[in-house]
Amino acid sequence: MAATVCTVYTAQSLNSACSISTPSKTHLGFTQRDVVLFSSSGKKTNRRCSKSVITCAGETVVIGLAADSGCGKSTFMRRLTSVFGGAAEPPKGGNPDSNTLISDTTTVICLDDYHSLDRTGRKEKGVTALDPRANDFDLMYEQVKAIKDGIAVEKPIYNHVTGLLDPPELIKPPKILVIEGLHPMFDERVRKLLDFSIYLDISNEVKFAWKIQRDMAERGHSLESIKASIEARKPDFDAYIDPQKQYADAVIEVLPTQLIPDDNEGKILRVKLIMKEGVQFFSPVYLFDEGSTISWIPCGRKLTCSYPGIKFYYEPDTYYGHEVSVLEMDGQFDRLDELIYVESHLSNISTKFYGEVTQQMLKHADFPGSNNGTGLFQTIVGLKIRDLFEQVVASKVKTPVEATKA
Ligand SMILES: Nc1ncnc2c1ncn2[C@@H]1O[C@H](COP(=O)(O)OP(=O)(O)OP(=O)(O)O)[C@@H](O)[C@H]1O
Ligand SMILES: O=C(CO)[C@H](O)[C@H](O)COP(=O)(O)O
Repeated sequence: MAATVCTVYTAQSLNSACSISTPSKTHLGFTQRDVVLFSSSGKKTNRRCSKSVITCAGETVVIGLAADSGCGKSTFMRRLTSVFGGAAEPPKGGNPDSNTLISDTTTVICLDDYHSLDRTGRKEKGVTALDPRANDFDLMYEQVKAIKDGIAVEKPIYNHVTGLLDPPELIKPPKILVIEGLHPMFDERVRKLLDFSIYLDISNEVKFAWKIQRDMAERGHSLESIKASIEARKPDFDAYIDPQKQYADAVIEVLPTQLIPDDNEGKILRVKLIMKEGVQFFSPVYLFDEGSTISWIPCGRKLTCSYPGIKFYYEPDTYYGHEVSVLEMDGQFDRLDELIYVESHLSNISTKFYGEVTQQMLKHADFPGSNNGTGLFQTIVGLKIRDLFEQVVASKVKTPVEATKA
């Protein structure tokens, strides 16, 4: 990426504000509370409201991933980071309960780290973690903006083991920053920093089935406590989390199957990939013919399907007043190696070689959702994000002078 000259203003004490006196490509003009800013070289600025000019590494591409707890964000992140190669790991030598995952290209931060109230604080005030009053959106905005501008920050850590706010950790600007959690698109200022946004929309029935599977089987919770926790969160989920999907560039919607009448097992899923038209550096995936309405049952000689089979559907539509393309898959694969047959009928999937989607799916066959549309669409969105990132980089390389001048 082209180097960018940044003018950085920092304030050291609570309530002291730094103002911007000269126009600059990137700047920080906020009241600093417990945030400490570092230049890209890692050097700490220690004068009160000092002005320094540094050379930043360049702009970080910022991706937002929103979903309720237990809706597959971690699984999606593992698929996404795998597309870029290299393993994603917590910061070396840091807090063992850190929620951050770092790989060569990507840094994934969890927005739970911006909870302003710890577990006891929320209990005392009678608010859930989904309530905006339990989260510090000013700090979230300031820090995501700083990272996007190429400046490292000291980000707080919310410790899910103790329920407390731990001392902060240093986050250096990566090539791609993913902010995942409950509220990446809630605050307009943060939303505007996103180069691409995704919402995982898991229907109540499916969410319940996944929660039971994880919290009952793996964490020993009772059925009653799981039901109670879902019910307790629902009003705030409806008020603060769900409305974010209207802002997402891509929504992965997970619903019960329509292939089995009155199915109540919740094992076979109907998954929709809703892709906004007109998003810069993002061209929606299509099946056979762009803009047509197509229903496709691929089962037969080239794809083995057991009951109830597989059905794809593709159509242009509108979603919260936006033009979208919708690709839907109902059912599940029997043999993942045969996915290549489906892949070869999809266009705009941003693969680098024939069969890359199938290869990725086979590589992570043990991840939840690998035999259905959740895994398939998460993999495709991962490839689209890689493509978007490469286009952003290419657009900056074309105009290095403009990038430093602005
Ligand atoms: N595509 C899927 N198909 C089936 N089950 C799934 C799928 N994705 C997630 N799950 C189930 O949901 C559980 C939670 O998934 P995951 O840890 O990825 O979600 P999360 O949103 O990161 O959760 P949290 O925010 O609570 O950490 C998994 O253990 C699994 O049981
Ligand atoms: O909705 C959540 C996002 O993951 C958590 O419930 C929230 O972060 C609070 O965490 P904990 O339950 O560990 O106190």
